[in-house]
Amino acid sequence: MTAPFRFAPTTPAGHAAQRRQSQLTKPPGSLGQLEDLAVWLADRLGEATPARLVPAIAVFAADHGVAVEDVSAFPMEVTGQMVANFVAGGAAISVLAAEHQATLRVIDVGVAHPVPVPPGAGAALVVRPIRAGSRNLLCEAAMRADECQVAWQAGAEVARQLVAQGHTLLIGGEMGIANTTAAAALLCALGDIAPEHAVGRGTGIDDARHAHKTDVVRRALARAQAAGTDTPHAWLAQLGGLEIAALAGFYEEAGRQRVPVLLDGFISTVAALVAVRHQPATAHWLLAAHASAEAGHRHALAVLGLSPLLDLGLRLGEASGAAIALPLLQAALALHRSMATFAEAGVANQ
Ligand SMILES: Cc1cc2ncn([C@H]3O[C@H](COP(=O)(O)O)[C@@H](O)[C@H]3O)c2cc1C
Ligand SMILES: O=C(O)c1cccnc1
Repeated sequence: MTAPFRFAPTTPAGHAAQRRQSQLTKPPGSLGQLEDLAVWLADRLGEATPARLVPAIAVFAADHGVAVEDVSAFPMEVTGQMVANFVAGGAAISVLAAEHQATLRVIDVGVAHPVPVPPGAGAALVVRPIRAGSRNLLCEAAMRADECQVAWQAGAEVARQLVAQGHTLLIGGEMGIANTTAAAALLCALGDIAPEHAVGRGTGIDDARHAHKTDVVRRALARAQAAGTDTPHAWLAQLGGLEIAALAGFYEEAGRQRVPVLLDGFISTVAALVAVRHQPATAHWLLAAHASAEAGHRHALAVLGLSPLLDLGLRLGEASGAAIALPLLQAALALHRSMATFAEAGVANQ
């Protein structure tokens, strides 16, 4: 069980939103967490009655050298194949973005086996600091500091562009076979979580492979520790991946631009943890869409002090869980904006 999402306002806009909630034609508190959600959005957007959100989804894709350790149920080739599927409109996130009228950007930050995109389809933006994806984090640093930095900056640049285009809510997503291994290792390092709590089933591995994956994470942590790893960026370079670095840069920049972020699942939340460890002010802008079925996600949310809105047993990634929660945010704001007050409707207030 996770705690319900509750929020006490911190700004004049948030306080005004909370006063408005108490005047709308409903028993106080009867819209539950949707009331907290409207007040949180008003608080963060700096407006007592915010307009409908203009959401954008950026999905970052990259491959992971640690995939050779047999830690995923799927082969590395799937990453590039799914990027083509995102762009062609056939993936879960493509369907959800279209359904909820959200801008979708796909960014290849290190796909090892890219698949040509059919003519006429929207192209995926390509920025590849390492053309074959990150290195095997069990044996060596996943990225050099400069490679990690290029990916981080690519993510930050995407956030800047989306905000400049008028988007008022940013959602990050990822695609990268074996990235639950990298994310678990990072969660252990930055959140002080034991590997047996951080490592999950990812794409659906069996008990034997799960035990092996946990061992891979344990050994990778020991290797990175022995290398004297200290800062969040250094841990990210040791144990992360290019799409995780890009996501962390994306979240940090969203906060710097003062735009709220709706987090997706395990990998996205661990990337947000990296951003928060690097720049603590980022935490102020984060909202958790859902609790993934991936074992480590609840721990990652707890480390960040976040309460997820939904718990649907999702374990897909791609930003899909955040996209599924998006209509809840729009509903909370529509009610907040457009319901009548007791005075307007002539309804007796107690
Ligand atoms: C067809 C397919 C579509 C996906 N979309 C997201 N993921 C998810 O699964 C991967 C992580 O799990 P692991 O660490 O076990 O490889 C990531 O790419 C993630 O986004 C997918 C995985 C597959 C196979
Ligand atoms: O929670 C997630 O984001 C997740 C879980 C399993 C596989 N891929 C992603």
